[in-house]
Amino acid sequence: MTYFWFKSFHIIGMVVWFAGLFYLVRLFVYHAEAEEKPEPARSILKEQYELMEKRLYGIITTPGMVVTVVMAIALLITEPSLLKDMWLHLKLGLVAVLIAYHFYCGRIMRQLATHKIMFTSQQFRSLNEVPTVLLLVIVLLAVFKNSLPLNTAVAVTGSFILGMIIFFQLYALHRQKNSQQAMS
Ligand code: HEM
Repeated sequence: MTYFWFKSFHIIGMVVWFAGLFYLVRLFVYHAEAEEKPEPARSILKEQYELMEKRLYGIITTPGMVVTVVMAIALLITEPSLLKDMWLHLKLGLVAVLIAYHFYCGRIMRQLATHKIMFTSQQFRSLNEVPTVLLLVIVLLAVFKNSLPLNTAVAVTGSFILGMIIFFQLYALHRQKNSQQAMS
């Protein structure tokens, strides 16, 4: 029974963590776009995004990560035989990438606060797809475990990435067309 409690909070923590990561990088997109606005809008918007990012990272995203990891450790202490499973080893590798991504976002946030914008809004949009791909593969591994059909998983992930690339190209074209129409 305790195991199910840990698993439930592991999943809840992971939903909170991802909600925070997705929204944080979306705020980076708006933050970068604010740079193109005239004053005083630019300063007001940037100050507001900075505050929102700081609170989101500190109050939602990082606690979400901590709950996910602590509950995962509790699951493994309750069921240590899982540590022998191949799917878990693969999952841990991907979670390490996800944790590195989390701290990288924290670094970007601090740089934005010092008015250093290293990426365009379009690049931030693409960056936001990194956790999407990780989410897909980690959940597939957690659900299918050792019986994950590798060929299908690679095909599903590949099609997903391709679909996202096509969607973003079309969206960029659509935005470009709209801004040209607005100017004429
Ligand atoms: C510290 C890293 C993590 C470890 C050690 C870990 C470990 C585990 C373990 C031991 C289970 C229980 C498996 C079972 O009962 O059969 C589990 C379930 C699950 N984990 Fe994780 N996990 C980690 C991070 C994550 C992350 C980042 C996600 C989401 C992207 C995630 C998604 C899930 C899901 C959806 C389940 C439920 C699977 C099911 O019951 O079918 N985990 N995890």
